[in-house]
Amino acid sequence: MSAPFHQKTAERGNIIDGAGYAKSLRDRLAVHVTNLKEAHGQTPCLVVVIVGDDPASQVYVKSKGEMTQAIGMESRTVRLPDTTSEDELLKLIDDLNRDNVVNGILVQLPLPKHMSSLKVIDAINPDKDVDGFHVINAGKLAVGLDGIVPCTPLGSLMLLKDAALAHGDTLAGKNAVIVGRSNIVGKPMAQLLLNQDCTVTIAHSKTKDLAEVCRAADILVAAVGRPKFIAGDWVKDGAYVIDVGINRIELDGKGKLVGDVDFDGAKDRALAITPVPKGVGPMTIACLLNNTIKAFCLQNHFPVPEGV
Ligand SMILES: NC(=O)C1=CN([C@@H]2O[C@H](COP(=O)(O)OP(=O)(O)OC[C@H]3O[C@@H](n4cnc5c(N)ncnc54)[C@H](OP(=O)(O)O)[C@@H]3O)[C@@H](O)[C@H]2O)C=CC1
Ligand SMILES: Nc1nc(=O)c2c([nH]1)NC[C@@H]1CN(c3ccc(C(=O)N[C@@H](CCC(=O)O)C(=O)O)cc3)C=[N+]21
Repeated sequence: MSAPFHQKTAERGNIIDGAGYAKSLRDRLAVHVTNLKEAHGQTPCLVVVIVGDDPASQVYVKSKGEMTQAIGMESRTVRLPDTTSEDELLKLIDDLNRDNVVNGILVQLPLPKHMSSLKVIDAINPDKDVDGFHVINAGKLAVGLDGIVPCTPLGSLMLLKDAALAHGDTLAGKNAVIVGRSNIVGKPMAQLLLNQDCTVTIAHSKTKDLAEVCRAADILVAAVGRPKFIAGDWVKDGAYVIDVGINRIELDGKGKLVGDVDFDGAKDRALAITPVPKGVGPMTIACLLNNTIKAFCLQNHFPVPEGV
């Protein structure tokens, strides 16, 4: 990322425009897709598999499909009933692994209770694992090898780097606190920030004095899954705050999306803060497209475009 996405600091204040950054990333990716088509006559193809009919999941799947097609890539969605057996899902993944037209496979999580998500993720060919959840990709990230990086942490890092750049600042040496230690968000986020030379703390449900731990953070990443869990006065003055949480709550009889951070309490303290919605969420989808293009190039032995 050479030029900062955010140029007009004074105009935008301290609220990070994740949706705008994601749009500019998708525009860049669309150019790569066009160039790849012209050079090789092939189009990257992503398959999203969704088991069951959780309405919230259906929304993500729909917008993933639309954005994939909007940048000129192929998108397929396989919808399976929640009565599908684990063996049937494993068989489908095996077929997709063997299908040369398919470059990326995403199995929407969480899966129904009768399935082991570890086993299902393990069955995906790591080269097609555009979520970056396979143990091979997690291992590559841990030892510093080039692999596929999970979308939400990757998108969060892009926003952080851009916010730092906009302030003439760098991430190196900063105290980073990540609240949440899941394999899909918290842990890979910690690895990425460690690779940026941050001093990293991972907090979780057994952490003592969490408020004090958070108050020491120059960079605070919330990935907890509890609405407004991080109080405004847990945020250090001048901190960078990344709110990964996507929580649906009822407010005045209407459904509303809120993050894990009490945004109104935190926004006057933070140097830069992501809102929910229009913060990290759109970046997750843009990074999924990025990872699919990368997987496509690696599988076909084409050079990976710069910045992907
Ligand atoms: N924006 C996006 O694109 C995405 C957003 N999300 C959202 O991010 C959030 C986190 O997702 P995910 O990582 O999958 O969630 P998980 O439920 O897998 O992990 C939540 C983490 O939060 C920790 N935690 C729970 N309660 C507390 C507490 N009281 N104090 C401190 N830590 C606590 C848990 O600790 P312990 O390990 O000890 O149980 C766990 O490590 C959710 O809101 C999810 O919807 C997720 C993926 C993508
Ligand atoms: N295998 C797998 N990979 C995932 O990456 C994955 C998953 N399973 N399961 C569910 C979570 C959640 N997730 C989101 C992605 C984008 C938005 C997003 O774009 N949100 C919009 C709002 C969308 C709305 O209004 O509903 C926003 O924050 O602005 C949200 C959530 C990916 N996940």
